[in-house]
Amino acid sequence: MKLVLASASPRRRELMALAAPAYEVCVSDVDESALTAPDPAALAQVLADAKCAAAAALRPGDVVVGCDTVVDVDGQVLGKPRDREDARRMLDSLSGRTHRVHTGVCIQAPGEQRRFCVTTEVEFWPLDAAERDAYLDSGEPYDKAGGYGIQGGAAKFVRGIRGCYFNVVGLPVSQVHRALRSMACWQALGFDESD
Ligand SMILES: Cc1cn([C@H]2C[C@H](O)[C@@H](COP(=O)(O)OP(=O)(O)OP(=O)(O)O)O2)c(=O)[nH]c1=O
Repeated sequence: MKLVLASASPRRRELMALAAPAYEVCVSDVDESALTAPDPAALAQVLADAKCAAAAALRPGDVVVGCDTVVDVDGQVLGKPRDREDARRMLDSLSGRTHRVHTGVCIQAPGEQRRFCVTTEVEFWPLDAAERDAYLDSGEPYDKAGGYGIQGGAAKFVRGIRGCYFNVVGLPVSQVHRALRSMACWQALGFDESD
């Protein structure tokens, strides 16, 4: 039995290494645009469930972790920007305000499952056009939900956060660790209480 992260995201892979002593990666194809949910947190969960299920089908008998991160401004979902104009619109909607970042997590093991969504509140300073446009030029927004990376150039935009920092980057490290450790599969994976 192996622990498997269902993700192509290099950031998520780095964070998973903090949550568990050893794991493998399995990337599967999920059409995220085909899935809907009544609110942003529910959407993050549905997408995480779908990524997990797709990888679990390829890795029967293993323990699969799927995650999805969405940004939520007043109940409106910001996914990854389509282009520069979309990214500009996203940064303008985040400027000078507090938004929420939800990461849905689904862990599927033989005979057991954990599903949960972790939310972090992030407050941005008001952004002026020059700093916003310089950030758009950096190329950083385009592969990230909400069009920014708290771990990169957008660190300068952040006035404060409430909740798990790692959740914003894409994987709520301590919650994933604790969920895995509470499952029967933790020992079957060869890990113990000190891991
Ligand atoms: C808000 C925010 C998001 N992000 C990233 C995390 C996720 O990688 C991405 C959201 O897209 P996701 O669809 O959650 O993940 P992904 O497509 O990058 O990877 P995979 O589906 O293969 O697991 O945005 C940051 O890196 N920093 C941030 O501050």
